[in-house]
Amino acid sequence: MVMHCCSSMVRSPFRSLQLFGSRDCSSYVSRMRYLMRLKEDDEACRTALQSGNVLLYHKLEPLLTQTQKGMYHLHMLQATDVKGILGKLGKDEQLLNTSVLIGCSDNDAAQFSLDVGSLEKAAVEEMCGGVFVDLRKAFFLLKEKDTPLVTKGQALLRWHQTHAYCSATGEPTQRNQAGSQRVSPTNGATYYPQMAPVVIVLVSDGKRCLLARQSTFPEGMYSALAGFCDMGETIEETLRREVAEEVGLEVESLQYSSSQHWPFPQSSFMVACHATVSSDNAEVNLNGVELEDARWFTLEETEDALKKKAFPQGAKGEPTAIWVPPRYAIANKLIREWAIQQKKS
Ligand SMILES: NC(=O)C1=CN([C@@H]2O[C@H](COP(=O)(O)OP(=O)(O)OC[C@H]3O[C@@H](n4cnc5c(N)ncnc54)[C@H](O)[C@@H]3O)[C@@H](O)[C@H]2O)C=CC1
Ligand SMILES: [Mg+2]
Repeated sequence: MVMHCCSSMVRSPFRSLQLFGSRDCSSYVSRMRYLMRLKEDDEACRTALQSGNVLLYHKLEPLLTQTQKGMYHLHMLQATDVKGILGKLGKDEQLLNTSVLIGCSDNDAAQFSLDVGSLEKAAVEEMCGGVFVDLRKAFFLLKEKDTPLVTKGQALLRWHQTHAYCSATGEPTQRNQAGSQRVSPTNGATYYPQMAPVVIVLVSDGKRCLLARQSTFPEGMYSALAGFCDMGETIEETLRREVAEEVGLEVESLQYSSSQHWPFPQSSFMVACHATVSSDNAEVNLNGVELEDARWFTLEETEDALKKKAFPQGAKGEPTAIWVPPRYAIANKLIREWAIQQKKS
């Protein structure tokens, strides 16, 4: 979609997206319908849990295992194995029922995540032959295809851990078996897992792209501009406001790229876009409260930054090389897309 910010003019309203390759549609539909039923039917969900796969977390760190080739992958356990571990460590099997539903495997097994933070970490690791890893670190170790599930598992567990009470009455809320909602017992208020919508935008003046850094970023890392949507805003309005606020530029047009669930620091729903500003009005006027720096990068400089590994180690006394977020971050995708587009034009 290409949209003009100042009007409702839409140049290309239908952009076809190749969504999921050549997946077997009917089995996809049946899996989605199955998950839907498990969210609505506590009894069916409890039954599915007994024969399901469980991804363990310890204080929100996922359990990974290392293969002989040094690769890491998610360590999915059978629910029966989890019960065995709980029993051996003197924990009530009922802890398994605090699992939350996160998906359905290609073999039609329901998938759950469970936080065993009340157990001794090292003991669980030893019994499972795995290791609990901080999620940011896990992103560097896992294959890209595994990251959405591990992120979802953590995000849902965290939501339950931090939303145990009704915000109107202060009473404890009760979750359904799938963990897809919590209900306040007296006033019936229903709470659903929340994500904060965020727009992330790579601004271009036609020849260069704009990358910025916050003082909290790792040294040398520059990224696309990002900002939370204010209540009542459209994506287009947020994008236009954030670019104006952060770098003092007026966006002329924007194009949707893709989206991503981002777990840090809380769940955000990242909507990634490209935007253009006029090359005649491209002077950056930095908002120093939010950003430490923002600069225009040529194609060559951008490609150099894309080639750098995360956290590059420069020679002593040399300034750290400029690098961009790693591939699992949607900022990286936007920057790669821009570079490809720029080479074509
Ligand atoms: N996946 C990716 O490639 C990238 C993800 N991000 C994520 O985008 C998010 C937003 O980027 P920022 O530049 O920090 O946003 P921002 O430019 O909106 O500034 C953050 C400030 O917005 C306010 N705010 C308003 N609504 C908020 C909410 N729901 N949650 C937290 N703060 C809120 C707070 O005062 C906060 O300090 C961050 O969480 C960051 O982790 C940022 C860049 C790359
Ligand atoms: Mg920002």
